[in-house]
Amino acid sequence: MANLNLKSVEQRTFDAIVIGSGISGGWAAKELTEKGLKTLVLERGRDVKHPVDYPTTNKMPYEFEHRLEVPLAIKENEPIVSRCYAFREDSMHFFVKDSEQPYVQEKPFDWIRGYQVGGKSLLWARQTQRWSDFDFEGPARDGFAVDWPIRYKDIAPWYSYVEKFAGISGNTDGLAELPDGDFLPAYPLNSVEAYFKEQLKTQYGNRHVISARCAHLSKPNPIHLEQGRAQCQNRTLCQRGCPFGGYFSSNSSTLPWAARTGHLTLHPFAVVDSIIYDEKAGKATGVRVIDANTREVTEFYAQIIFVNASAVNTNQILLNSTSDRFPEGLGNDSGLLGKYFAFHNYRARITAEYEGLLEYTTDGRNPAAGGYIPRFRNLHRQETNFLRGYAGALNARRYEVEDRSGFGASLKKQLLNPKWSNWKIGSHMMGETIPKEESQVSLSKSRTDKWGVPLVNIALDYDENDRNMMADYHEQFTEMFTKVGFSNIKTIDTGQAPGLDIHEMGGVRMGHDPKTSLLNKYNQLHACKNVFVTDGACMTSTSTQNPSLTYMALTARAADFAVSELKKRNL
Ligand SMILES: Cc1cc2nc3c(=O)[nH]c(=O)nc-3n(C[C@H](O)[C@H](O)[C@H](O)COP(=O)(O)OP(=O)(O)OC[C@H]3O[C@@H](n4cnc5c(N)ncnc54)[C@H](O)[C@@H]3O)c2cc1C
Repeated sequence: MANLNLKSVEQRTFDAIVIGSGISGGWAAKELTEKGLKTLVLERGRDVKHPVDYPTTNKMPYEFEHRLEVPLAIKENEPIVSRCYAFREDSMHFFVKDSEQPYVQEKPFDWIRGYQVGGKSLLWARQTQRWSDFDFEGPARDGFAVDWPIRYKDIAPWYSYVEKFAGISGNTDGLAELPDGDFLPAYPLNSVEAYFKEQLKTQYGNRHVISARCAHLSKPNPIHLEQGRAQCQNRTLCQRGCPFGGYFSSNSSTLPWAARTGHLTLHPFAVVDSIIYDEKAGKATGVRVIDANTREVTEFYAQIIFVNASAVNTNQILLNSTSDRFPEGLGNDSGLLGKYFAFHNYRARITAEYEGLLEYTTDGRNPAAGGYIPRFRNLHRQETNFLRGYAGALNARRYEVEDRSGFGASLKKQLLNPKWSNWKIGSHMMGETIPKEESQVSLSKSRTDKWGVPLVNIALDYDENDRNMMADYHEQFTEMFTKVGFSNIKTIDTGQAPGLDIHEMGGVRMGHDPKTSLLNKYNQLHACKNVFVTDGACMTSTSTQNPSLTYMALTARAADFAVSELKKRNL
């Protein structure tokens, strides 16, 4: 418990409390401490210090007992997390194991979690794209979900603000559907990705391949060096934690920055049970915390509270924060808390080969992972039998193929002289799903975790819109791949449960009207003004972009508003 005298109320009182130290919580901590607020960050997991707590970061493959494979016994015991592509022998220690932290799947949902200082910022794939008004205006145009209370102009300066500090690589592509940002140099496309880009431009005009935009220091600026971070070394071992700080994580960037102000108190092993509401004051006064090791319960107090526990956990905390005023959860006058939850649909894939450009191969490793095809469906008009749209990832690679036939000296020679395969091309869909009232996170009435907190119950599923969208993705990508001369095209439906995309959103959505939303345009609970929710729980709709950059920008914007309101004594 971080040298705190838990008996002293004074020592348990701060200006601000931030719940969660992941991507959004790290930003809240940075902004609030920089503005002079004495800030307590409560984190349920252990501390992970940059770079000393990255035990696998410099290991060679042969130093891993299972050569980076997850052992079968772990796969059998932890089937959900084992389905995540990044759960490997070198990164297992940063993932929550199914058996240790159960939840209720009313419908199958693969919930991938990282409970430690830094949260999932250590594990993420760092893909970072801005939203445009095509995204913010989606619900208003077709009437599904409520209207966002903000538009692109409200958040654009905050995107710039967080991009400059985090360091985002990318090109200026000039596309209205995917606004440009304040970028470091992009990682180039390889020859087949570039070929596909040129062909699409010629054959379609309105379909684009861009270099994936990514939170990596391709060429650091002074602000990044000041954070103690260095240029990305293209090791592509990111999920181990990067000793160079080459990619953005809370551990390498926002948290140490906040600590330097002298205003940060970081409190690991602190499981937030609920937020305390004072009826007389008409606001939240603090949070109730259970020590993860001793189960001792302690209260901490502050004038403002930022809830950044990640989308599902944030819903859990608010639903568990009951009082006479809010019997159904903090701020839940509308009865919608936990509802209109949504995710991204990554179920559809496509693979192909290209027999051309064999004079080229890939040169080194690309931390941005290749290309990104921004949404091109239903942008200017409704043109399909599904609402909204999808983006596509794109990457092309050649593999070394060994001829393993024969034996003796000839076999040895073959193994030592592998041949290059044809180019293999792969893409997966990143589809928007529509938040619905029946898609929800609730609390189990009968089961609790080992700290006595009600388990989360998740009820989400694909619907007809998702299935029509997948069919369209397969059709459109098959057509595009065929037109440019790719062969051996295979469409795949992985059949995976929702959740593996790891972009869960909603339940505490933003909106204009307290009757149909929980948060106002500054991420402030309509009914409890000193509580702010700025992680994925606040999202009114999901669009297609990877969401974390938007959480960062919303957090910085909300923190700025919160501090100005505090100064005006409005909170
Ligand atoms: C393999 C992988 C790849 C991904 N790729 C991308 C990508 O390319 N682009 C992208 O935008 N996003 C990506 N994501 C998703 C991204 O990681 C999340 O969107 C982001 O981390 C969410 O930030 P957050 O602050 O809401 O939550 P987190 O980063 O998960 O942090 C939440 C923190 O809150 C803590 N916490 C939870 N409950 C409590 C409690 N009751 N009390 C105290 N603390 C609590 C947790 O322990 C955790 O540390 C990926 C995720 C994974 C795992």
